[in-house]
Amino acid sequence: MASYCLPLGEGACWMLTTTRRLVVRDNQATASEYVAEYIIQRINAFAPTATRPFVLGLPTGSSPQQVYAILVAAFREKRISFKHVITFNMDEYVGLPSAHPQSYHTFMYNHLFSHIDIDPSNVHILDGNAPDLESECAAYEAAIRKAGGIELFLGGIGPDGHVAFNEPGSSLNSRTRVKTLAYDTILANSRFFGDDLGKVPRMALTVGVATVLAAKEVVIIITGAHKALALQKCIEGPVNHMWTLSSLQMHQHALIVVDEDATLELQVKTVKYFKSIEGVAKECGYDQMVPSEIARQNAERAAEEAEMKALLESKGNGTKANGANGGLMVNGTPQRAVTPDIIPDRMSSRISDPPIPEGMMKENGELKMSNMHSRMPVPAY
Ligand SMILES: N[C@@H]1[C@@H](O)[C@H](O)[C@@H](COP(=O)(O)O)O[C@@H]1O
Repeated sequence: MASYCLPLGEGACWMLTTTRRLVVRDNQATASEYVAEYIIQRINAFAPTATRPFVLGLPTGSSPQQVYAILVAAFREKRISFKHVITFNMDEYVGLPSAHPQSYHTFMYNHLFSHIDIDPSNVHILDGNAPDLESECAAYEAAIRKAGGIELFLGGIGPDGHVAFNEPGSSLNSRTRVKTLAYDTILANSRFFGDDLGKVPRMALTVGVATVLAAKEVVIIITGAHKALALQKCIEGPVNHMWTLSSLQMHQHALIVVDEDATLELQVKTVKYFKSIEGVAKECGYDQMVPSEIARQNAERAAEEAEMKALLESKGNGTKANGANGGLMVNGTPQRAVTPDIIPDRMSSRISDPPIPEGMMKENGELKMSNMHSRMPVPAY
């Protein structure tokens, strides 16, 4: 079992910077509010366009339900748009029809997608009825890569610390794959199937631990006393495949938002530590701040796009900015960013002429001996 973590008492192994945080709120409602507002702020700060969409990873389960309700309300209040947001869901049961009331397709449609302005072609959920499940998983990873990777992955956890369907023992290097569900998960999820264990699917498709960790930022919501042990193992314990969320200790931009009940198994000093750094950050004006590295990357990308837009506009050619999404159109055709032409030159043109050695002269660009005698043919012996 791998163990990479220093004990928290020796300098907070898990949160080495303020961008890896544990935020404690009173209850599920206030924890959900924090998460939803954080996501709204991240998407708005990113200012997504058709050519530069925001890629969001999403979970199902009871934990994110209130988050989705707040996102829907914020959309109605026009505080957020999902027009240029691409989503990838974490998982889906195998063999459950997508229209089944307990499928994750149905869950996402009911709780989020049917209430917001997301383009249905931007929604990605694994197909648990695909004829070839292995290819479905490979194609999902490829689609994430094609979208440019996940900017922010939102998640919840099971009481055994699993993230998505990466249950105890899952490889921390795992990618999207077919997964047989553990008895504990079947038991925990039977509440959605009328407490009938027999009705809970035995298999699922799930993103892997490494798929989650590859996101630029991971935000996890954990509420309730029944998840307190998992939170303790994931934060105070070592990185360990038996508590797969503990792998988040290795992530540079991780945020775990919990309610008071979820902290029951944590050491008092752990809770005090994170509450105190949140207090200090707030004092310094960092509250809800986008991690600086992400903010810097976004600013750089926006500057590059503005430069490219100005360059293309200055060339004329019927080029104009498409006001709707900020993308560039040339004679009605959307343009990709153009790398300026490289104008090749000869290496020699960059080197200044060497001095002409004594006794020599330059004639038609060539060096020759300067006296008549030397220009005579050299006799052969
Ligand atoms: N695959 C999902 C997970 O993604 C989710 O985090 C977990 C916890 O669900 P809940 O939030 O209902 O406790 O349930 C399922 O196993």
